[in-house]
This record gives sequence, structure tokens and C-alpha cells, in this order.
Amino acid sequence: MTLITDVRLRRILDSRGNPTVEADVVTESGGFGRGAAPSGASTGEYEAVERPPSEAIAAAREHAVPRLVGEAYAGNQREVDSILRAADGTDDFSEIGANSAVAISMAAAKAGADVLGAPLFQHLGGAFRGENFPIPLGNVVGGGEHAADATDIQEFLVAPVGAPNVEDAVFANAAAHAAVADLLEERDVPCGKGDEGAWAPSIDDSEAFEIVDEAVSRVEDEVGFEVKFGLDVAGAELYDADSGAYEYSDTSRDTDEQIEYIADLVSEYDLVYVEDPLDENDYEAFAELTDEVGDRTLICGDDLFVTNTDRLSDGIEQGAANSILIKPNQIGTLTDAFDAIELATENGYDSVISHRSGETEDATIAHLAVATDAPYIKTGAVGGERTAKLNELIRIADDAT
Ligand SMILES: O=C(O)[C@@H](CO)OP(=O)(O)O
Ligand SMILES: [Mg+2]
Repeated sequence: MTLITDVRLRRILDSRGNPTVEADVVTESGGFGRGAAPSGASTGEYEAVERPPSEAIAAAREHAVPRLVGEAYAGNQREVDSILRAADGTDDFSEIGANSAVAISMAAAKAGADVLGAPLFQHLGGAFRGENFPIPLGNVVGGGEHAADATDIQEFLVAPVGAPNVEDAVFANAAAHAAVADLLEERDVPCGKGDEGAWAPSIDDSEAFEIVDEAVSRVEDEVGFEVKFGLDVAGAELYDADSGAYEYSDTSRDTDEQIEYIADLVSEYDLVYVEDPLDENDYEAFAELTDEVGDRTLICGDDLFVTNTDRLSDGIEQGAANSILIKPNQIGTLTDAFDAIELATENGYDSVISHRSGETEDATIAHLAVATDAPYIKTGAVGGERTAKLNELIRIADDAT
């Protein structure tokens, strides 16, 4: 029934107005699935390769589509994904592009779910999923590679840790986003938004900390449950290999100073989450920081691990970080993303399922988070391509009760 009978690929727009790859998968019994690849701006050095969409589509049509049509079953995700790997023939999807691969992989999963008549999260995670929902990390202030002339730290992320359900959590993040706008207005700071819908004011990081801290306590008073915050430092973007230091607009910190700076921020603001506080090549510094504050906060590897089980194994061995960011397009297929989540879970690392700064309406990651019992999902706070995932979480929760 789930035998794949057609795979169509096309270029569509992403949220930055750039082209990206969309895939449709059709099965023998009329099952249908559609997936679209997201795209990063602050990409990790070790990510799978995103090819220009028209090249990725041409290469996938030549190498992957003929091996899938009439051959593979959409209900068998591992089979589909291993065919994608074999058709590509490289370690990093540089032939068909990780963008074609991930779009087909997600479309096949949805077609499989469609034939089975099950929600995607259940097809991926099994009958016992749907009880637990991830805490959404909502980006309310940002800069770095996502906005010019804004904060050095890439993302200030609200974490509604005490929310009784996912709907309240999602609305708490939207309220924090609005509270930040009020606070900026009170301070006469004009500003627009960055790529992920976060406010991108031209202020330094210390003022951003003050504002987000205040916004979070205002929302906490309003909603009556605990709301904390965290960061994506995107340390690799700040690190300058020549100077061996993290270059901020107003100062420069060597690795030891960076570790102390982050540890102090964790204490001062009671941060629950810190992503990529250090350079993507520095497992040792990650291990040192994790040793210092890992019992109080999540230290998450994004560019460090790039959803790759080999890199995660190295990190586990060295005690670097205590959680992993999961971005299916960083590695190319849902199977690879699942394997990374499983390896993380087996070793006591939490998984945080994540969007990219360039996104589409595709909501697969909401299902992926529920399917894997992930404690957190990072997918913005506002903006259509972000609310596509947040609203899908609300719908999944609504259907489950
Ligand atoms: O660094 C990140 O975590 C992501 C998503 O927030 O950004 P990008 O997609 O640009 O890599
Ligand atoms: Mg990141």
C-alpha cells in the first residue's frame, strides 16, 4: 500500500524569500506527503551540504527518484532514507543535496502516515506517544547572523518551564515577545525583526539581558507559572580562530574568559538553556563549562554536534554539553535525526528539536518532537513559518485529549 509511485520536486520560497526544495511523495494507494527543506544562516562547519535548490532537484531527479519510485515503501522510513543515502553516495549529501534529501525524507514519512491513517507523530513514534509535549523555546530578541546591528548573542529564548500545557506555553512566549516590544518602546529603542521574528534592536547584550529578564517576570506575574529564559550564543560565529578569542562588539574574551562569562550569566539570570556557548571545534571548553554549570542548566550543542552521531559520540566521551540540538536538514534524513536522538537519550543527553532561521510552513518538527518525547522544541515565537509549528503542537495536543 505504501509503495512509492511518484516523487515530485519543485522550488518554493522560504521565509527569507530564498528558493528552497519542496517534495511530494505519492503512494500506490493514493497516500500523499509533502515536505520542504529549511535553511540555516549561522550554519555549522560540519553540516550536511545544502546545494542550490535547482541543482539539488536535478541531482535528486537523476539519482534518487528512480531508485524510490516503484521500489521503496513510504511506510518504511529506514528503507527510504537508506536509499537516499545510497543514491547520494557521499557522507554529507553533497551530490543530491541535504535539502533534496530532507524534503523527500519528510514527505515520505507523511505519505506513510497518510496511508496508515495515523497522525505523523504516531507513525514516527508509536502508539504510546502524544502524552508529553515539549516546552517551546521562543526567540524574543536576536542578532548575530540573523539581524544586522543588533545583539552579539544570536538568540534570547523564553522558556515557559512551568506551563501546565503546550497551549499555555506557546501563548506565554507570544506574551513575552509582546512584553519585549513594550519595554523597548518605554526605552525609546526603535527596532525591526530578525530572520526568526525576534526583535532585533540596536542595543548591547547587557541591555538585552535586562529587557528579557524584565519581560519574563512580567509574563510570569501575568500567567502565574514559572517562565525562565535561555540563549543561543552561536559561539562559532563570535570565535575568531586567528585571535583565539570570542570577538564581541565592545570586548574580546579568550576561551577561559568566555567560559566564566557564560557561567556567570547562568547564575545571574538563572538561565535554563545555553546553546553553543563556545566554538564548534572546542569539545574541551564545552566539557569544562558543562562540568561547571551542567547540573543547573542545559548546555546544548548545535554547531558542535550538527545532529551527527559521530560528533555526538565524541562529545559524550568527553562530557561536552548535556543536550543536543536536532535539525533534520543538518544531517539529511529523519532516520539520521532519530538515531542522534536515540544515542542522546541512551547517554542522558536531552534532545531539543529545532527550526532553522530560513523556514517554510512545513510542521514536521512539531511531530518529531512529540514522537520522540523531546523535552524542548526551538521554533520561534511569532511569524507564520514559526506559528505553523507552534499551532501544530496545539492541534496535536487537542487531538490527543
Ligand atoms: O543557530 C541556530 O540554532 C539556528 C536556528 O535558530 O539558526 P540557523 O538556522 O541560522 O543556523
Ligand atoms: Mg544554534
